Amino acid sequence: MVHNPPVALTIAGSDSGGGAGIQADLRTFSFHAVHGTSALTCITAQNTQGVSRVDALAPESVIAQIEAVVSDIGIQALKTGMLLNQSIIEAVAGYLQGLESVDCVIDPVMVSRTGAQLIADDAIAALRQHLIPLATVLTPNRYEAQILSGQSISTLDDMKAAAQTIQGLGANAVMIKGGGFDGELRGVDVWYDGTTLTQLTTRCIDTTDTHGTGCTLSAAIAANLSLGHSPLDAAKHAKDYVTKALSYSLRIGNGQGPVGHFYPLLEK
Ligand SMILES: Nc1ncnc2c1ncn2[C@@H]1O[C@H](COP(=O)(O)OP(=O)(O)O)[C@@H](O)[C@H]1O
Ligand SMILES: Cc1ncc(COP(=O)(O)OP(=O)(O)O)c(N)n1
Repeated sequence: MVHNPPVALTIAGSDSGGGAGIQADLRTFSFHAVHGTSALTCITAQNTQGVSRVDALAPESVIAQIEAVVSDIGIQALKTGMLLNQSIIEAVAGYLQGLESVDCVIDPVMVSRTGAQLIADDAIAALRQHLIPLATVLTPNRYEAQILSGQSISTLDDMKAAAQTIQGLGANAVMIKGGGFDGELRGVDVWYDGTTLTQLTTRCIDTTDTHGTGCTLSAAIAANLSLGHSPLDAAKHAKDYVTKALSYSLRIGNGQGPVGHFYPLLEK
């Protein structure tokens, strides 16, 4: 039997602990029966307690990986995760500008839940200027949305106001994620695409094992876009996947464990 599955690409960092980064992204693509490809930007020495070292790849190496995939296999959608520094961001944005008919999910990764800074200070301007305007869907968390909007975000109304400000930076759609709040707002994300301002709500899962939620969500959106869903439907399907993976999160390590990407295998 011949299989010709959709193909998605993750441009992101490696998490040695397996909870976030390309490890989370590739598992998420597999769950959706989408063939996953990858371009590594950096290698983190990381576990459930934090990040102890980061080694960047050369921008030329990142672009060579993307080019190898695009020129032969082809992709329908991609996501970017931890891009780390200005030169990688500028190189990736320059390449993506020349890509046609590929949906881009931009996860503006800046800080991990354990508090580690995952982007150089001078890279945020490059992200804003070069990458955000290419986003089919931009997925900042609460803290990233505060930086990008310049607005403080403590309530649902704050999320809605910030989503409109950030969409004005040139993204097609913005989804501000609620995992950085306390209580029920953790399960609430706000979507704005220039026309529709809405909230995507799921139940709040009572767990501290939430490592990798943001990577998993953006990878699942990319997977659903590659399957042909509209951006808003892709976001809704992705949120369902993250919520289920959170309800099967893994109690491993001494810090924040990762979400359970393989929950369907546990349900059988
Ligand atoms: N405890 C939780 N219960 C339900 N959903 C959650 C919980 N924590 C995070 N999420 C969801 O996970 C997704 C990723 O959000 P977030 O954790 O804020 O991202 P990031 O990892 O980038 O900080 C969002 O859809 C958010 O609502
Ligand atoms: C290599 C790498 N990439 C991205 C992240 C951030 O992951 P995220 O899903 O946003 O979740 P937390 O780190 O906040 O749990 C990372 N830690 N490592």
